[in-house]
Amino acid sequence: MLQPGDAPFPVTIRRIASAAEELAAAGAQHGPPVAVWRRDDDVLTGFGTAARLVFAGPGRVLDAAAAWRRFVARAVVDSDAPDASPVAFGAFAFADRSAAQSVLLVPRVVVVQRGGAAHRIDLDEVGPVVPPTTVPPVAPFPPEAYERAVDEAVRRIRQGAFEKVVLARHVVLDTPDLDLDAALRLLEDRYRGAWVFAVDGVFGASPETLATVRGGAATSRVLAGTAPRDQDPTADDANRAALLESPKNRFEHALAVDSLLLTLGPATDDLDIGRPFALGLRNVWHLATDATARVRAGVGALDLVALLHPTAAVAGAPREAALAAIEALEPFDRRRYAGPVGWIDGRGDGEWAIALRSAEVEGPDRVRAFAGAGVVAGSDPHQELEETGWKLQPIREAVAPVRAG
Ligand SMILES: C=C(O[C@@H]1C=C(C(=O)O)C=C[C@H]1O)C(=O)O
Repeated sequence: MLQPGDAPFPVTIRRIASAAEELAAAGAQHGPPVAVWRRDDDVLTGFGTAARLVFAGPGRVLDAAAAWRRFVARAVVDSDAPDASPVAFGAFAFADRSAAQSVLLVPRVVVVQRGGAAHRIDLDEVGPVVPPTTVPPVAPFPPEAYERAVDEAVRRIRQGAFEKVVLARHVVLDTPDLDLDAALRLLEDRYRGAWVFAVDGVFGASPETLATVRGGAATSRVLAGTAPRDQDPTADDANRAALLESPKNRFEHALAVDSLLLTLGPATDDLDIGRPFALGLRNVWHLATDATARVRAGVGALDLVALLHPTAAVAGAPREAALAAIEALEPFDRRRYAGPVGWIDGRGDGEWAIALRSAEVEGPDRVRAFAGAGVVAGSDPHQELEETGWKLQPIREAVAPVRAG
């Protein structure tokens, strides 16, 4: 039954012995999952919709954080799992002016598998359940137009307008009878260590952690700077070494690390930023830097997300000039691509990634995949186009029909 906006509602949390059984039971009752969040063996799976809250505009993440606090304050929790609390999944638009809805989704059932233990969270439909809206089609942006945009961005950077801008493109993939579950399983297998997600029609396998918060401890992983993998181990190692030594990639990466320092520094204590290393994924090498910090009392994961988004890894630097350049040079709405995606619990703990290596489901038979690359003064348009191709690979693999043998 739907509850009025401020009425209390019950939430039941029970430890469970067999996640497999509970997943099957919840699926039988509510249909396929509405939200999946997975990294290796830690998995959250949501079924049914208790509430779907929608946000827009420049304040969308902070509005969501406030709405979630109000939602949690109404929950009357009956729990036998000491550290557990209600959970919402979220996917936010990249741009302030996006037509895409930014969403917090509270499932009727969430099965949480973490650190070898599992529990199940149950609530009724408490609402509001705001329906999805149809958004205008994504404007086309063919590869030649992408190269021209990169060329123009390089020209503006050399004139001193800004230092870095991340330009993206998109492709439509035909996916007759898309099996999202199978796509996610393939991503899990091939991209161990990535955040594998499906929230409100956007899915993927992101290697980039925007912010996690757990019991006052925060982490973030900055990626910027990319090189291809090679099947030949010697050539592959040379690619890795060249990436670590490349002034262009080190500069791109340093800008992203600086932006983390600027945004997280004032909001956290004991911020510790590691040294850049080469992170090897199945499709690419990335320059990566890990950071840890302590968050102050009352600061939750979404508060950090609001500060960090959009990072220099997906927008550029300085932020405002880079965003203006994206608006001018990238003629389409990124929707939730490169936006924050993740989950938050009743205490403000949560895990948020940047929705990269991702696609939007546009119908039963097609998805739209997006990928971008950081452009700096030394960028070559064709090279950046090629890089976006490597970054589209995970989604192409995930939706390719499974071949026998
Ligand atoms: C923009 C994307 O990736 C980002 C850009 C990178 C780069 O320019 O080297 C590397 C990792 C990500 O931070 C994407 O995957 O679409």
